[in-house]
Amino acid sequence: MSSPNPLEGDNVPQHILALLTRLHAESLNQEAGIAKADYDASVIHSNMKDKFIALEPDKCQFVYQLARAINAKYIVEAGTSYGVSTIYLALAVAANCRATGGVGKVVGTEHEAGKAEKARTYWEECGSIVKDIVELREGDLRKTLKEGLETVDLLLLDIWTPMALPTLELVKPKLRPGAVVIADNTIGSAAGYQDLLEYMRAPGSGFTNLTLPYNNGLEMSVYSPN
Ligand SMILES: C[S@@+](CC[C@H](N)C(=O)[O-])C[C@H]1O[C@@H](n2cnc3c(N)ncnc32)[C@H](O)[C@@H]1O
Repeated sequence: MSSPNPLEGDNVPQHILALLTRLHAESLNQEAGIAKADYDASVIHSNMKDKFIALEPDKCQFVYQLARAINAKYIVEAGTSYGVSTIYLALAVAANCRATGGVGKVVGTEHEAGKAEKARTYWEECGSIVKDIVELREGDLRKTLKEGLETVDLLLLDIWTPMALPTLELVKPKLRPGAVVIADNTIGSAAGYQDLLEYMRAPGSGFTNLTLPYNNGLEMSVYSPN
């Protein structure tokens, strides 16, 4: 029996589920044509200018379910691309606000203007349940995340690995106790993540860490400062 989809359990509208299915298919289709060398740090920016590289559906559903479990209402996403994972995050925030009140936000980040523009059209297609929740910060996240963040419940690191630790350092002062940090591909890209993983796993870092057995590894860290 296949795993149930938590979005269906939360009655996410059919047109959004259909859009997600289409976008994931496009992303996986593109990725099938990308060689390992194309992800090299020296060429990744130019090679991935027009590539989704969306978080896989099972990971997106996990992050959705996690965001629901911790009642996340303020989420930062490092690496938005065409906004696929952002849709899941926004839907989770919207569901949390419906369930327990208040307002919420997903802060997305993307430095490719073309991707940002297209992402906005997908969120528009989803409707207000998504587009009203997302604030997209365009440009280099090392600048755009420097100011104006509220208390963060969840940080998704789905970004080129050299950006991961600088992002965490920027966002960490805003993490609430119990906030969750998710980093993608921490087994597959372990070498690139070395600085991040050493930082988070160091004694006294304030994080407890667990590598989840998704494809290429998905690190789940909980901020538990003393
Ligand atoms: C793996 S993709 C994100 C995929 C997205 N989370 C999804 O699931 O649909 C990483 C994105 O980060 C963007 N990026 C890389 N470095 C960046 C930076 N310094 N500031 C903002 N965006 C950046 C890339 O352009 C790319 O689109």
